[in-house]
Amino acid sequence: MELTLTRPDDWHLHLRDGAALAAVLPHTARQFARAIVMPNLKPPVTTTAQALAYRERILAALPAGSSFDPLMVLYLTDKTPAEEIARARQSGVVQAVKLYPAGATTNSDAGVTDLLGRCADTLSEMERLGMPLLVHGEVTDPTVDVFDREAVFIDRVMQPLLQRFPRLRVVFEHITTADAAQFVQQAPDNVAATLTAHHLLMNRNALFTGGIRPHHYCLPVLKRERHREALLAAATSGSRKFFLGTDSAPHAKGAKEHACGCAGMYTALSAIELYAEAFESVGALDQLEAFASFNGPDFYQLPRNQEQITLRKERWTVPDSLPYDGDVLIPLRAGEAVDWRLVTA
Ligand SMILES: NC(=O)N[C@@H](CC(=O)O)C(=O)O
Ligand SMILES: [Zn+2]
Ligand SMILES: [Zn+2]
Repeated sequence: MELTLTRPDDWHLHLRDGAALAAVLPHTARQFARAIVMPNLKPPVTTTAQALAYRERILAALPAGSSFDPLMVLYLTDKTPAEEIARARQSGVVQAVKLYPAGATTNSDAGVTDLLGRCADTLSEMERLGMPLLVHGEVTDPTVDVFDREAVFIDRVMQPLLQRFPRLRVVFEHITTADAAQFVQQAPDNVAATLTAHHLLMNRNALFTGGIRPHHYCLPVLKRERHREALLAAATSGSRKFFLGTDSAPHAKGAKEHACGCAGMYTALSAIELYAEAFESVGALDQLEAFASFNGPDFYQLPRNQEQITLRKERWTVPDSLPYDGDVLIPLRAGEAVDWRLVTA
């Protein structure tokens, strides 16, 4: 069986920088025409000038002949001036601004401490110019259970944000709960969400199968089965509010297999194949193209891609590890089978 789709885009991706960037970029560029590239580098990409320079480093690292187009994002801080938003818009390459609540995830230390208190002028300018805000939606309050941080974020941050800026374009990134799926579904059209392949395929049992599994740890952390089912229902519902964002987040094996392991799963190697598996599991392969190739560009007001890719139902085994910046990278499903294979790229 074969499946031909308009070439997809990845609306949430971590490419890192330097040797790490060079190691992972070809995996994404083989499948996707474009990707929204996350700005959580060290130091973070907080200005348009930094975003333009990062984009040049990505283009320089591309395999010869690739036409992959990196879409850039600014990292919002308590001090991002409102004028930076107009500069970003004028650049033509910065497509969004990212909210990391300070301390919520990898490289979020420079993130926002009080969104409405510190960033109101900047958010107002984003609303005026139609610049999307991409949100890592978890509260950082240590008294909130880690499995509840996304649901609590909806009440404490998302609702007040949209009440104050009702026309702000918001992408609730990598949603992991039925609560977030329902919130996005009932919100107006300026609110959308990305879904990862791993949250569509795994529940929190995958963190503990046969022992602790550091390569299944990411943020927001995997949730219970009923949440996974709700996410898969949202992704395959035909709603235009949900689209593909892998959140592929490479960390070296040594940083994952550690007493205090980093958050992030590396899924870029086989991303579109993993999504095909998830959609097939509920008999919804006919919905994959809209989710992977149409809903994202429509939300971002960018043209849909013209080329196509073909997937074949053919089992293959994911490599045990990949070279990565002097260490190795363990891809999701390492040493295990994936049911679909990208045959023409
Ligand atoms: N998803 C993750 O677990 N990690 C991401 C950061 C993020 O997207 O929150 C990373 O940069 O490693
Ligand atoms: Zn995140
Ligand atoms: Zn991410």
